[in-house]
Amino acid sequence: MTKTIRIGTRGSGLALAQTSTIAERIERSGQRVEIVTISTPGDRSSAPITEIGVGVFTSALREALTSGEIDVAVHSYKDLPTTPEPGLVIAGVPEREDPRDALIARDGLSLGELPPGSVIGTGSPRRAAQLRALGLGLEVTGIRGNIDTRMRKVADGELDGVVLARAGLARVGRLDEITETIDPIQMLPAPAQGALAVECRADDVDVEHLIASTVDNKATRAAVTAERAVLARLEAGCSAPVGALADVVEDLADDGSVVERLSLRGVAATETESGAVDLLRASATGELADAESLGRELAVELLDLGASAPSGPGA
Ligand SMILES: NCc1[nH]cc(CCC(=O)O)c1CC(=O)O
Repeated sequence: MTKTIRIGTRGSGLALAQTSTIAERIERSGQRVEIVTISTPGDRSSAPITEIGVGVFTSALREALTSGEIDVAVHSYKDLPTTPEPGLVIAGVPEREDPRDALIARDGLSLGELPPGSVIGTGSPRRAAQLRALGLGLEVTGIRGNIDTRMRKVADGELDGVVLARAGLARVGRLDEITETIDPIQMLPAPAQGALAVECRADDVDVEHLIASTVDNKATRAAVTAERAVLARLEAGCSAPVGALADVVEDLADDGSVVERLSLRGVAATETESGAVDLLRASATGELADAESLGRELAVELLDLGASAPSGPGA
């Protein structure tokens, strides 16, 4: 393509870091690109994410894409609402970073080493429910702000620890401050955590092909599709207490050849009659090509176990 492709991004350090990796990959194909920073209401508000709602970070980018101000938008996949956006297509899902959550605690402490009563900051109902369910007597308090702001609260002694996505810390070069990478058995990440969605206009076929050929990863796309199908079927928003993780595992086919399969786990938090939080869990395996139905079936299993379908953000 002779025209320069404009790639839109949010202005946070995290967003700029992840967009520049995508821009570099597209440039390596010989295509000229330009990075355009778009300010979003999610960046300007300090209200809890559970109040300002799903899509705060992504809708301004999508508007810029639809209006033609930019040609490509790079999103953190887990921040995208589960409903598809008319006229837009996710043309590329690059290989995902480590999807796990990570603890950054004072004095290098791990979860098991934090004394009961320690205060952990997170704005995520999913992380809060799973932290409480560990039975370690940890207190959970809501926080917001970018990665730097959250981590400073630990350095300043305001909190004993915070939980963040390991992928975000990798992208801003702060992996060395993690005091424990949390095993998914203890905390399942948000659906699509650690993955990016590279979006363009559905009628912009040349750009769609360019992105598909430069950044798309089939295994990541299948994994993320299964995880997001769990969320969509539970009709939950990005701040709902739902975790899902699909690992791509190797299996032996009947003829002895090695095939890749998805191993999907899901968790949903529910409130018991006494007001305590209960975690419901389900797991399933299936073929990459059946990612969507695998996710939906797992969600149905969670619903059968008693997961409610939350009606809005923060439920
Ligand atoms: N909701 C905020 C958000 N959206 C994307 C990331 C970075 C990790 C990722 O891309 O999944 C984060 C920060 C976090 O959860 O710690």
